[in-house]
Amino acid sequence: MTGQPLLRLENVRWQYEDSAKHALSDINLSLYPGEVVGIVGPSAAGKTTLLLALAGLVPRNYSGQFSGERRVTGELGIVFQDPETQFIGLTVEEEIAFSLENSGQADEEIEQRIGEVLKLVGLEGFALRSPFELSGGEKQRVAIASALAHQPRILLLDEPTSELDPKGAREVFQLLSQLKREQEITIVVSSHATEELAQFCDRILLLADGRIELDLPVRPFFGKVEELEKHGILVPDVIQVYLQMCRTGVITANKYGVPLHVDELAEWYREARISGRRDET
Ligand SMILES: Nc1ncnc2c1ncn2[C@@H]1O[C@H](COP(=O)(O)OP(=O)(O)OP(=O)(O)O)[C@@H](O)[C@H]1O
Repeated sequence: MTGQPLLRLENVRWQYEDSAKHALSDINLSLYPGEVVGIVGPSAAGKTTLLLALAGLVPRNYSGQFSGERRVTGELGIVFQDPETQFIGLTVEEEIAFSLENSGQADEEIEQRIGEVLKLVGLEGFALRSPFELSGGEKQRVAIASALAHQPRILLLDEPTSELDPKGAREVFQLLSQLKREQEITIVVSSHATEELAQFCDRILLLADGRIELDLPVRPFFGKVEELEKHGILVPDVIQVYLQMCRTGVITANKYGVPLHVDELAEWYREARISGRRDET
């Protein structure tokens, strides 16, 4: 990526007060305008802590030892794993209004902004509903709407689909894909849903034991199959099938790397069959 980063962590190390080891070590990370960055890693790798450090909540809201530097330009929004723990409003509209409380905007502007973000997340008509009585996917969309209300340049999401069923998870990733297409916003999302991350991210980080082990564009990242498996990261099915097809000679390895989507693999297979027939004649 070129240009100025919106957010940069330099040589960041962090140890929680009651912990015997560093939760983050030697973190150097830059986030650029408009990119979508995934974070994967085994349990306790430090994914949540890294998002908290990006948001500035570590060290601000926690006790411990911090060293390094954080530089940020522009607003940030953060969405946590379980949105319900964040809700304080009795209605969806109130919930979003709370996030605008300190913005100094007039009531009319706030009302207009609430309408805009509800439209953006596909929850028009939900303004007067209780946020506690929605489906998991809808709750997560309310949390995203609240985070988007003050027009952040960076949206951070910590495992936003881990508590959701497959339908709810799909809804959330569809919304994030739509935000990627339509908004000039940088998105950082930690998740175990590697199938979705493969299709949605520009770049992915592998975090292990508080360190960034890999930081690569999505396709070369998923090409590091052995390293990912060593850390217990689920490699998407489409890549597993592709590798098996290469091993058994059904197709030859593609010069562009591994496929990220089943349509892509189908196309490569079709091309291999056509060129195979050409060779026979
Ligand atoms: N408030 C805290 N106080 C002390 N130690 C903490 C605190 N929060 C996290 N830790 C420790 O920091 C390390 C990183 O935790 P973190 O929650 O960031 O990992 P994670 O990759 O998000 O894990 P998971 O995938 O299980 O959610 C772990 O060893 C954890 O026990």
